[in-house]
Amino acid sequence: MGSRLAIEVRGVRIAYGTADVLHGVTLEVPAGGFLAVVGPNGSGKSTLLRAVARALKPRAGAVLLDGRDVGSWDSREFAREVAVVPQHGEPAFDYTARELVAMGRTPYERRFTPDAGGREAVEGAMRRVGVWELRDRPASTLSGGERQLVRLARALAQQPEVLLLDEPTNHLDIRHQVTFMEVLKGLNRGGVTVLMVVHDLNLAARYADRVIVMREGEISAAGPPSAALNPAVVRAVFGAEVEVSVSPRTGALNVQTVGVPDPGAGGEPRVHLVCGGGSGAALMRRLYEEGIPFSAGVVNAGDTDHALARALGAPVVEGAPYSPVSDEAHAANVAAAERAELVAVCDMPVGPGNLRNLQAALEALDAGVPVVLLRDGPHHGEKRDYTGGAATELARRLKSGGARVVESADGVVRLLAPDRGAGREPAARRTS
Ligand SMILES: Nc1ncnc2c1ncn2[C@@H]1O[C@H](COP(=O)(O)OP(=O)(O)OP(=O)(O)O)[C@@H](O)[C@H]1O
Repeated sequence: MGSRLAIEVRGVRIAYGTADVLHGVTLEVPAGGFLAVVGPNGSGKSTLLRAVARALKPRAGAVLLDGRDVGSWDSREFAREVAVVPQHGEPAFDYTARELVAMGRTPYERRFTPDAGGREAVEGAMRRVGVWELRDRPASTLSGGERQLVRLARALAQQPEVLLLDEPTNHLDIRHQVTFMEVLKGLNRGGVTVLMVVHDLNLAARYADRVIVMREGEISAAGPPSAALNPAVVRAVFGAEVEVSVSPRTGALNVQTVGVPDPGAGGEPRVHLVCGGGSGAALMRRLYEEGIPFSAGVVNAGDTDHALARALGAPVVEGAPYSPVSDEAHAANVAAAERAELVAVCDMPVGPGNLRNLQAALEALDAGVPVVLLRDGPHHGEKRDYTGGAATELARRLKSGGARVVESADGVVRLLAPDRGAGREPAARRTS
């Protein structure tokens, strides 16, 4: 096999008619990486895979393989590097299993030069997947699972550097699922880059090194399985309650469904978070766990707090990436803050771009909404003023106007639901 290849998806938008199905998706699978794509039905997983396989052309953005736009690859060259294992779809004629696998050699065939390694590659691939015994069977007589294994063998015969798979284990019983995934993992260990769409969260957690969770054509969460498949994300994206544990035997994550969420959990936001740069994450998770609805703003698109709030289904007053808060966003932020029962200013770095968010909290305080200042970051609220003193001055005005300092997310929960945050933190203290 040749050099290892990375996949980059940059701001890809895809529409089937006029409406976008993918709204600017960005991700990377490093050379030799294994990325699993999960998400509810219709969230755009297959569409993403088709874009990478260059079966669909993005309306905007680009897909790069080894740093080159996939559209600019020669198709034979592309087919030698990238194999696709589709969910279904077979040629209309009734080929034998071996003939189907041999189709994986097409990119290597030349009109006057026989494909030298072809026969061995086909036999090797069929043996590796365990379908050599089926070689002379017409494909129409194979079970759904056997056919799926034959599709994997065809992809292997292609000797690709990149494998794209769409729900490959759908038809497989548990033993064949394991065989399939172990063959795939073995190829991945040998350097093959894998991008796999899969519904089974446990397979994603066990075999992939990174997982992305899609929702309505966007990426809701991304990271190693333990981060991307946490219960809050699964609840927000799939509407299912899960428990996540670690298998004592394999060390892999085990994602177990335990029901559907309490329908009373949504509703009008009670807390408005002024946050950014991850400073709101701990509080958002606690509020979410407690079923206390919240909003956040102004948070720029692309910020981790923006992604988490959206993943948890919270309304967000959105700002443009890397831009100061606009008049319009500021007004919306003040309105959201004034509708809440409480405004929580998270322990965030304040620069000239987001100084207005502190002003919004001050306006809410003036309008009679209680404000708390969270001091749960590594610097406990200190050394986070990048405005030359303006942020410190606003914080001073907030405190002198009655804002309380709270040491943790639990302290905020306790203010809103005294029976629930109890015992976790000393009472919020009022400061001068
Ligand atoms: N050929 C098409 N023409 C029009 N709309 C399409 C087409 N293919 C997919 N869609 C729509 O695009 C959206 C995303 O579909 P896609 O197949 O990518 O989702 P998915 O996440 O793979 O879903 P599933 O888990 O059900 O396979 C859906 O709303 C779907 O109805």
